[in-house]
Amino acid sequence: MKEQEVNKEKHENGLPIINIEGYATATPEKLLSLAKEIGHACRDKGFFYITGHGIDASLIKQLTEEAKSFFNLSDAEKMRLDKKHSTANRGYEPIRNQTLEAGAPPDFKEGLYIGIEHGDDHPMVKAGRFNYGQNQWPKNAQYFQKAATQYIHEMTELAKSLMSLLALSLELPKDYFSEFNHDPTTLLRMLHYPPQPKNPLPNEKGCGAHTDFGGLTLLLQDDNGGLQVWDRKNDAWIEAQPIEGSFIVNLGDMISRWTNDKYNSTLHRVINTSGKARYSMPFFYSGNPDHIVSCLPTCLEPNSAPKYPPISVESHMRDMYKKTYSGNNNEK
Ligand SMILES: O=C(O)CCC(=O)C(=O)O
Ligand SMILES: [Fe+2]
Repeated sequence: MKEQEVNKEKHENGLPIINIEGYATATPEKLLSLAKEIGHACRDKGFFYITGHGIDASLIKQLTEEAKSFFNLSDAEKMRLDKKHSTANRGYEPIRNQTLEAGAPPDFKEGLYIGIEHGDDHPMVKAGRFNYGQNQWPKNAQYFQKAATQYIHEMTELAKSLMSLLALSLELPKDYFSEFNHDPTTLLRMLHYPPQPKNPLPNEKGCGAHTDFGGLTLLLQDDNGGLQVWDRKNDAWIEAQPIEGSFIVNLGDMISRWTNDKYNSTLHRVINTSGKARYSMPFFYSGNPDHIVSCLPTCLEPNSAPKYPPISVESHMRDMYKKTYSGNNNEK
């Protein structure tokens, strides 16, 4: 695909803004043109905005309000839902629990992890598989639970569509990732970043510099800013300012493995200098736990070897969680 054919709209920070409106019913030509834009963004910064995604604004608003109410609960109530009680990586994560940047102080953020609800009798729960289990909800959470479930469902469908566009961008059939998309591992993470402390520890941040672990991340952020994306061409951090009604999409490490680094998972971090509470909601789409991620046929140059050995989604995700929690989690 020729770079000059791509019709690029960009934010002033240089990140592309891709309007995917009508993608669900788009013609093959329209899909190819969207795929070109996405492919260009993936080879460049690995981060882009999407608009026209079709996720209901009132659902987003409701969930945002639920997140704020949740983080306003007492520490005792939040700690009742401590993620340590879960073997499925669900529940509350207190401030300074995760260290996303090796060598930096733990992240100055708290979170609530929510996934698809699986009962104790589900065979994957019985088998102790990664991320399979029940959520931990605060009291009287029926509306919250309903909204989160609906959001996870809609975001999963959106992520599947983006995987089709990614496949097309890599000159693969549209349904190339259908096995990966089957029964996927997903995680909705609600995050609250208090204002950056007045006297932070050296190198302390809301979220240390890291790449995401899985397939795609679709991030909803409030209007306070603070997310920074590493621009490897210019050796500089770019401020990924919020754009109302958009999601930021970025690629996780599994996509680097698939594409032999043709597409990169990009370093990013959060420093909340707004002086206000910042809320964000990354949705992580990591695919079927049994899927084996190995170098794609269209990404291996002649006479070269894959840089990464094949690995299952589940093994890769477990490895990454172990690295960033160093004993602070009870993930099986
Ligand atoms: O809060 C954000 O804007 C980013 C969060 C993030 O990068 C993550 O949770 O992996
Ligand atoms: Fe991230």
